[in-house]
Amino acid sequence: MNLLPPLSAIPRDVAAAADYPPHARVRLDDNAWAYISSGAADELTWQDNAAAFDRLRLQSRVLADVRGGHTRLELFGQTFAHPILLAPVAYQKLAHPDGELATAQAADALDAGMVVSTLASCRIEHIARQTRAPLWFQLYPQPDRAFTMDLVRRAEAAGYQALVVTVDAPIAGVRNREQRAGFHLPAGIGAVNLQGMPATPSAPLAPGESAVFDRLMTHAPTWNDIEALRSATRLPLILKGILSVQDARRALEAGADGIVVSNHGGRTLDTLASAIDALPPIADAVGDRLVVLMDGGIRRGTDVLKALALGARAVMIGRAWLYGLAAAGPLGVAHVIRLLRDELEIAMALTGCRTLADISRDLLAPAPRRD
Ligand SMILES: Cc1cc2nc3c(=O)[nH]c(=O)nc-3n(C[C@H](O)[C@H](O)[C@H](O)COP(=O)(O)O)c2cc1C
Ligand SMILES: CCCCCCC(=O)C(=O)O
Repeated sequence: MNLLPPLSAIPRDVAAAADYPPHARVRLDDNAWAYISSGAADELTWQDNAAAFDRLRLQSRVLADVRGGHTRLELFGQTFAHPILLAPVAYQKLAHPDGELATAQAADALDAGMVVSTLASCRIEHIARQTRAPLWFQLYPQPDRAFTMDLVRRAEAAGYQALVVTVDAPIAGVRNREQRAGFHLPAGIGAVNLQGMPATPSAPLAPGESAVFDRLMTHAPTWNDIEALRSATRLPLILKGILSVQDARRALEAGADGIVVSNHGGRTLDTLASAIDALPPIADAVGDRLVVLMDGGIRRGTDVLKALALGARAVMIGRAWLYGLAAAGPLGVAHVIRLLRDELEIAMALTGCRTLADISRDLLAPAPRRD
């Protein structure tokens, strides 16, 4: 007997995004759970992403007239109803049989921008036909650069409106929890958009050669690839995975239009700084010349408000909606977006913000003295 509620129902005890993980857990096998829910190595950065938001305190503002307020914004000339975008997530069929098509339906219903991964488990053209939501394409440059450019052309032709190049994961991080679970892609789930990619020949390692420096990193993208992409596409170019002021400035020089301050949800290099801690100096250095987005650790509307207060124009969320997808399909994703948006609006009203333009660093209370 199946005691789980139907996949199209929101569990009764879910009142916040953080209530979804236990409902996702019971629907997923150990293999999928290890991939979806883990971070790199000791998972310190993954945990710190959320903990760093929790350490920040807001400052209320009372008696403000916020009638007629809204959360609309423009990014790269595109209008968004709210600043919460769905981060790129690979292989969404691990979470739900309809994978990215289910997520795209939810993005459509909740007016959320969606970033589709190179490693999507559905074809990017099929996803684009499924939704009227603003779609961006996340690019992992492939060893075959001509094939990579074909992917960009496919995304352009399918109507994707920005190119998000992920720069912080040229090789996989040390994913111990995946290793312990023996993570593998089940039959029928794979990177369908990479089908037909020419194989990259690779000789066995010679004595003294390094698997990292002499194999895995030999095809990794460099700043030259970013400059080449810049001249090859008219789409806004966004670099995802920037954590330092130096790299943010370099992104500007390379012709990027935007960056995502991100540590990949703590999935690549453990003990990196939390994304929200990394954000302020980067926003101060380049925020007037680049569109600065951020992701990592967002589970509450107050987290969104804090990120915008510290200089992000908009945020992306990853696991929060992915747990919703696993627990309740498109309805779960839509519910998570709705919860976060409602919480954001409440937080704006209680801090005296009528629009996103009213959000500033003044909304953060000074850190309490501990001496
Ligand atoms: C299961 C999973 C798969 C991911 N796949 C990708 C991907 O294909 N490309 C990418 O740029 N980022 C990927 N990410 C990272 C997210 O885009 C995002 O940076 C991260 O999830 C944000 O942190 P959060 O999960 O705490 O919101 C993935 C994250 C998760 C959890
Ligand atoms: C070589 C990097 C593999 C990353 C796979 C997808 C991703 O971004 C993630 O799992 O996180």
